[in-house]
Parts: sequence; C-alpha cells; structure tokens
Amino acid sequence: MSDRQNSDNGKDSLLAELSVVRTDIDAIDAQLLDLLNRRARCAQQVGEIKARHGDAGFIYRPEREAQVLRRIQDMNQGPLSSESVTWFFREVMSACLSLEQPLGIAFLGPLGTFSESASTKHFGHAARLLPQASIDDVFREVEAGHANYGVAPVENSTEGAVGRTLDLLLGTSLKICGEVVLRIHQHLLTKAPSLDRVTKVYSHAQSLAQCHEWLNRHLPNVPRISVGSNAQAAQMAAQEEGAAAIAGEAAADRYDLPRLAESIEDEPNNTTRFVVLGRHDAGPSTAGKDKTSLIMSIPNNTGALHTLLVPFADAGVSLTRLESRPARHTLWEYVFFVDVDGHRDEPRVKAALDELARRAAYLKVLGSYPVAVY
Ligand SMILES: O=C(O)C(=O)C[C@]1(C(=O)O)C=C[C@@H](O)C=C1
Repeated sequence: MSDRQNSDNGKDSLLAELSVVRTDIDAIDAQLLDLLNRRARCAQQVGEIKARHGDAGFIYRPEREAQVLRRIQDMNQGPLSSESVTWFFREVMSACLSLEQPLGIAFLGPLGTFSESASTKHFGHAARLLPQASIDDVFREVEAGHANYGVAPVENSTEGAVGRTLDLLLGTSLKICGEVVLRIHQHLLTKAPSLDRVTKVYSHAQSLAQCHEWLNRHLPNVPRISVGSNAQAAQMAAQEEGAAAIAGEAAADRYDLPRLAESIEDEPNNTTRFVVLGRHDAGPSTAGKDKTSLIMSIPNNTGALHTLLVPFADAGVSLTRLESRPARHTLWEYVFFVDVDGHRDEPRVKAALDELARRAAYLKVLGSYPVAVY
C-alpha cells in the first residue's frame, strides 16, 4: 500500500472514531439545551410568584445562589473542576435571572478594572455593567435606584483596608448583601515584543507597589508612571509604542493587549475582597456559611473595646475581621468595622447583637450575607 493510501486510511479511521463520540456530544448538547431552557422557565415562574407576593423588588437572591453553587460543588465528581462548574452555574443563574429582571451593576470603572472582574464574577455576563468614576458614585447610583446593586473593594491582602469604602459604609442606607473574593493577578501588557523594548510602565500606584520587586529585577531603569486606574494604564499602553501597563486580565481583553509577562505580583496570594451593596440584605443560606458585618463605637475609655467584644465571646460568635477607623464626627474617636461568623437571624448572633446594642454608643448592622463561593 502506498504512503498516500496509508495516510488516507488513518484519516478515515480517525474520522470514524471521532464521529461516534461527536454524535454523543451532539445528543448531550440537545439534552443540555432542553434542560437549560426548562430551568429558565422555572426561573420565570419563580419571578411570577415573587411578583404575585409583592416581592418583585428582590428578584436577586444571594443566599439562594450560594446554596445552588455549594450544592453543585458538593455533587461534582469531575472531571470538570469545582471552579469550572461554579463558573458555569453562575452564568446559568445570571442568564435565568436576566429573564426575571435584568440587573444593572455599578462598580469602579473604567471597563477593564478588577472591579469589573469582581462584578462579572459575582453577577455573571448577563448583568449590565455600569462603570462609575469613583467609589462614591457606586454608592450614589445604588442609593438613587439607578443601579440595582453596587460592587466596591473593601480590603486587599497586601494593601489593607480601602478607607473610602469604609467611610461610605458608615453613612449609607445600603446593605451589604454579598461579598466577592478575587485573586489579583497582575500582568505586564504591551505590544512591545520583548522586555528590552519597553520604555515606560503605566499603572495604578497600588499595582506598581504590588509589583515593585519584579520591576526592580526585570525593568530596573524603566520609568514607572502612576495613573488613575489599571484600565486607564492599559488604554494608554495600547496607544503608545514601547509603553506597557500593569493590569489584570479584564484590561488585557478589553484593550486587546498581549501579556508579555504574567502574574508578576510580588505577593503570590494577592487577593481583594469586594462587598456587594444593595437595598436589602440576604436571608440565611447554609448553616455556618454566612457572615454579618457591622460598625460599632464607644467613647474611648480604658477597656472600651473589650466591653464591645465580650457579647460576641459570651454568645460563641467568632470575629473574622476587626478594623478601626477614625470617626468622622467628634463624638467618638474611633469606629470599629467588624465581621462575624453567622447570620443575624441565628439566635447566637442575635443574642450578641442585642447585648452589643445595650453597650455600644453606636451600632449599625451593615448586613448579613453568604460567605463568598469560589
Ligand atoms: O430561586 C430564585 O429565587 C430564583 O430567582 C432563581 C435563581 C436561579 O436561577 O436559580 C435566579 C436568581 C436568583 O438570584 C436566585 C436563583
């Protein structure tokens, strides 16, 4: 047999084998499509029921979404990773929810920021993105009802608390109804073909700081220019020859910039936590998987903070975060931002909050919500 005949036979048997499996895939896709649309019709029914019961303002249910995702993760036997199935089902719920009510999400823009990635990670691609010029505008847009929800950065594992968000939480009527935890990977984005052709690096000051050691090692003599956001840096790098930006994946995609170096952050576990702001908080999701955020204050006497912490210890409620911040008014010197394990409807959390209300000069419960699922 000639070489050509051999290769034709090989190709035929490849196609024959592939065709058997592809027939299976086609049949499964048809079933998936049918199931997805059946699921979407259920979500529409849920929307109708909520409307009939006067609950139409609260279509988005963070606690239910967390339950769905955790259940999927528990049931998943692979080979798809937990991350992949979580992503997929989040998108399914996002598409289903958009049939009930399309959501507008305010976040710190421009497009291409980590806040955009956090918003999409939490609400999926069916949500309408509403980039804002400042964190203040994120709060304002939700308070005014121009956006359904807002996403604001609250702390970074290397940089610490985002002070502006904490200050705004103090004055807002909004509730925290969810959280998003995002691993921050910084990339060097540029059209330059190699590092020795990079003449300047743009980025937000925080990102330059997060990649300080990498820059010292790889681009020691290249000027670092701080700009308003990573996305703006990417926008500029896309237009200037030799310019590079340090920014994330969303900016790379948005401004079509190649990644010359990936994950250049000095701290390998660099993570930012965002809060989801709405006009309602969330119901309880799964026992042991909810959190409550609050702000408390007391005049600054000896043992004052201890007085505020005792109710949690007595009720067996553990604190997962305690952040102090200067009070903006003169009455108290400091306010404390506290996250505790548990939903405020749980008896032990309720007992701690009742006792705290008796002891604190100021107490504001910002909301109870499911711990981020990822
Ligand atoms: O169960 C609900 O309340 C729904 O609206 C359905 C659904 C879903 O697709 O599973 C959609 C949106 C909500 O945020 C939660 C869940």
